Amino acid sequence: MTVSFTHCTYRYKRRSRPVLDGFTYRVREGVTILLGPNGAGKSTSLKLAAAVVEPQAGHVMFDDLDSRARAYRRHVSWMPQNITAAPGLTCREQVAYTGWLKGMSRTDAWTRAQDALRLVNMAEHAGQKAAKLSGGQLRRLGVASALVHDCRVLLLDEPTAGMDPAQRRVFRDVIAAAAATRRIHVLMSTHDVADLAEDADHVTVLASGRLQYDGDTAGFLSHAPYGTPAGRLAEAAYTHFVHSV
Ligand SMILES: Nc1ncnc2c1ncn2[C@@H]1O[C@H](COP(=O)(O)OP(=O)(O)OP(=O)(O)O)[C@@H](O)[C@H]1O
Repeated sequence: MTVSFTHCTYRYKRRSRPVLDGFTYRVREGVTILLGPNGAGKSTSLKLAAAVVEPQAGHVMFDDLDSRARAYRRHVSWMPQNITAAPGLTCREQVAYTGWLKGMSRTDAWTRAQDALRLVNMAEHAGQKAAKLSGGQLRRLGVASALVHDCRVLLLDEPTAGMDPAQRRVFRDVIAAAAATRRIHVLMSTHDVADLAEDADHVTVLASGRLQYDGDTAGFLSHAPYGTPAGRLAEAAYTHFVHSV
């Protein structure tokens, strides 16, 4: 069971050019990274998949549940690009609050909040005010909030922005473990092409609202020109797709 887009059209203003026009796409099992230049429509696609916005034409579905249905949101979790700390709340309270909003009981949300904080190596910050976190810590809090309930599809909008290389490594392991143990489908946008592509199961490249590539990571990397040094394969493959638009 996963999220799929069928002939979706989305525009922010009535007469503006659509960001997505007849977009058809299916989120795969495992970890998929969503790449594309600024303005390609990555955040918009994630918002549609999260049911934060609705398509003006077409459908976004989780199995046979339309994203316009209330029950849809229980199956998906979304971490937005900008995480805000809730004033006055501790990290654990903020994560538990998200769980409660997703329909968990207070007790469950409280217990699971600590588990989620542990997953992102933030357990020792549980009692600290969220407003005092650094940018990278706040993103980890965002990931914990996204993982607090049992979703089937996890949507992460630039989760590693602002993290240092060591935190990014931890983050990749956390996501890989969550994808494997909970069997969730993860779709995350990033500009960290070189850093993440080689760890992901699948790659999707979006440019001007259209799919340029959607397939496994090995197939993606094989588009790097012959002779590209091993450490630059992902970057070279990405350039191939984005420059051919
Ligand atoms: N709230 C909004 N109102 C009007 N236009 C918007 C809004 N949000 C995004 N857009 C426009 O929609 C297009 C796609 O934006 P989107 O944020 O989905 O791209 P993106 O691929 O996530 O970009 P980035 O990599 O810069 O985050 C852009 O042209 C952007 O200017």
